[in-house]
Amino acid sequence: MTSPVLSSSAPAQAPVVRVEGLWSVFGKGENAFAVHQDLELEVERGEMLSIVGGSGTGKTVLLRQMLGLLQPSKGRVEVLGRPAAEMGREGAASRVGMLFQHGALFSAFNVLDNIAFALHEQGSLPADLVRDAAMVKLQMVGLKPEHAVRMPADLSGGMIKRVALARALIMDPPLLLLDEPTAGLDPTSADEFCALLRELHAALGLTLVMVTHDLDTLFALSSRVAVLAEKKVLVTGAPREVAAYDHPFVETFFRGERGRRAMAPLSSGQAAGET
Ligand SMILES: Nc1ncnc2c1ncn2[C@@H]1O[C@H](COP(=O)(O)OP(=O)(O)OP(=O)(O)O)[C@@H](O)[C@H]1O
Repeated sequence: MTSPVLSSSAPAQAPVVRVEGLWSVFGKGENAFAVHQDLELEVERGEMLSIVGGSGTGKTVLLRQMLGLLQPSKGRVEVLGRPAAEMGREGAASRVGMLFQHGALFSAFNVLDNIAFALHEQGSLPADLVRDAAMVKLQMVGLKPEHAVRMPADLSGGMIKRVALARALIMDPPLLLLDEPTAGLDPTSADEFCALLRELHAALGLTLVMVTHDLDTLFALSSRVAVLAEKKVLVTGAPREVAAYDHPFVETFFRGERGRRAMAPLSSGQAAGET
């Protein structure tokens, strides 16, 4: 059964992500439990989609399905027209970039080597070209050439996120997945990081799919929101439409005090995609 769609426009091209009838089941026999049951979701090219839902509703599992790190127990997860689970490691980096919640940098590598990692592993370019490509990405995320030789332990939280973002984009993937992109950042750094993501989204024509609990990030970055509840995508739509949907999770998440505060700027039309 498909979830209610509160707003839609005719897709110009095939979806970047197509999830059809997805079941994600863990455990065996009597201990088996389904996290997703018949979950449906499509993400169109250029969208900025936020996935929200209560704790344990399977948001991270869904990102892992899109990355091809998990196999559907039933159903299909396609990324750019191919089953996500069939992407090889190298293919994955050029198709899907992933920004992990805490950056997940290699602590023994400097900034430049972290950024260059996937390109270096691929082994198709000489070392100086890999270095040049990594320097381009370093500057694209607002870091300076002198940051290239710093070690992760010497970086601020905002800089770690930027390095992780540059690393996710090293192979120019059209799709970027983000797990709690602003977690652990102070409000100013979080706003700056959202602004950077919006710039890169526009400049590179990226499709963004993110999981976030942070309402400021959600309203700054989402053209559409998908709510995960009851093992499926309960509803999708523009942020303010979803915020008005009648469901206990939506009520608490969007219409509690935090939600009302984050939505205040919306009355003056400042949501992502509303200029
Ligand atoms: N590899 C695994 N093996 C067994 N169970 C798993 C595995 N990965 C996830 N789960 C279970 O799947 C459920 C959903 O987990 P998931 O991490 O996707 O939740 P979430 O929506 O991201 O939650 P949160 O907002 O708390 O991070 C949880 O019950 C979790 O314990």
